[in-house]
Amino acid sequence: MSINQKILLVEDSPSFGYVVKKQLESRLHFEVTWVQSYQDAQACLQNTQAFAFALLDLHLPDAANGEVVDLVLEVGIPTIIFTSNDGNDAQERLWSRQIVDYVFKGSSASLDYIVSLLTRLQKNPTTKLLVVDDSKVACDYLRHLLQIQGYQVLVAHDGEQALRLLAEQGDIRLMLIDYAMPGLSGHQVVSRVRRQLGSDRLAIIGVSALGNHRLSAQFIKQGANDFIGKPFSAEELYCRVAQNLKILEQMDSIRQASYQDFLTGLYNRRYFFEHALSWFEYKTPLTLAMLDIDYFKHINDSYGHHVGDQVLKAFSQLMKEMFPHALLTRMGGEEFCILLPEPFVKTYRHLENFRIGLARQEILIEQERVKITTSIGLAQWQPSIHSNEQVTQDTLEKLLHLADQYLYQAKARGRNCICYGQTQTTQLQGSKD
Ligand SMILES: Nc1nc2c(ncn2[C@@H]2O[C@H](COP(=O)(O)OP(=O)(O)OP(=O)(O)O)[C@@H](O)[C@H]2O)c(=O)[nH]1
Repeated sequence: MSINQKILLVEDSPSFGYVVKKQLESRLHFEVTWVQSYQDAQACLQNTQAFAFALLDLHLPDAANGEVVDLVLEVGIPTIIFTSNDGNDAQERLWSRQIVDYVFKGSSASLDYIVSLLTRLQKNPTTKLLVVDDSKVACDYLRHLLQIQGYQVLVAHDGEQALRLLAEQGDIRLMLIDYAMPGLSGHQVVSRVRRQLGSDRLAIIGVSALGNHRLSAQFIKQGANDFIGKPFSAEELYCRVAQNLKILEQMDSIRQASYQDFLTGLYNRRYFFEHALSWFEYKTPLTLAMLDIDYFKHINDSYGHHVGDQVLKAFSQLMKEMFPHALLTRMGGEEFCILLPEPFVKTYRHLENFRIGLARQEILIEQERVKITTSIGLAQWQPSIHSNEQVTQDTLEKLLHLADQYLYQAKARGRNCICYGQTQTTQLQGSKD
């Protein structure tokens, strides 16, 4: 179970404070400590400093000039400020205090902004960014600003080092890259990165001198998602980085939805056919099982489709628990596939345990005790030791077809059993039990 993060809210307006507290508790499940004065904030910080963030009103009855900001920043809590003043001077004073962000009080959108900001800030400690600039001063400045918002920041001082870090780390989500560097230019690095990583995997923001529109346009043409002109404000940097990460996360969600079966949460056919081949790359034996729930139509007819749905979910959950390292797919209806990089005997034993355990238990759904069994067709793939033959989509389809044939035999034998056989890259051969 995740531990709720604590947030300190210092706000003297009873109505605004109440609404903010309720929103943060109900929408983000924060544990909110709300106080209404400088003195209470001080007492609160003496008792606990384990706040993940602080939301502060600048003007309090007992501290009218933003003193509470220094109080909270002194103990190192990332700070967001409520303000009603949008003058340039006031803004600059705020940013010079190294706050995480500020939020306008009066606007109806401010509550939504606080929620989206805190959602972002909660993710930042696990979000890796790469800053690429040959100037150490520029790198240090960017790293410092980004760390205020809690990001993990890596730094490269030339293009080659950036390419190396991207390849080594594998989970960098956004790169900020300057144009002018010795060796590879920013444009060249972007163009090379894009041969490996699409804009849906890594966001790139080019950094170029303000007013040089050609450089900015070239960054985009080489594959950058965005650009930012130097000199930039902390606020602009934060907005662009957050915006690009948000788009990336939306693309992740779309990709995940397109690969996931909505009912069971398992992978769907599309994912299987696009990714299963990569499991053959390691040239170790693979076992592929096709499973079909027996007489499933009878369950729908007897208990209704909604119970049938719950049975499919329960069956999938049992598979996840029994085969945590397998590629688990709902191929359609009540038919499932398990692909495992394991020797046949081991998988066979696991599947037998799964089949026997399933037949013995009752699945409790809405006071109904439902009993199910499954038939299983099992095929093994052995990498050929005599040839360097390529594994192709055809190999996968043959293996699947073979497992399907054995599943058919298991059904013909009376169901609730396993039939199996074996194949190699170059040929299909098999025998049933
Ligand atoms: N509740 C529910 N039923 C589904 C879903 N997808 C397919 N089905 C039902 O699954 C049933 C499959 O029936 P059949 O193909 O006749 O197979 P069976 O009754 O399992 O019989 P055997 O496979 O021969 O053991 C059909 O009634 C489909 O409507 C689903 O997502 N939810």
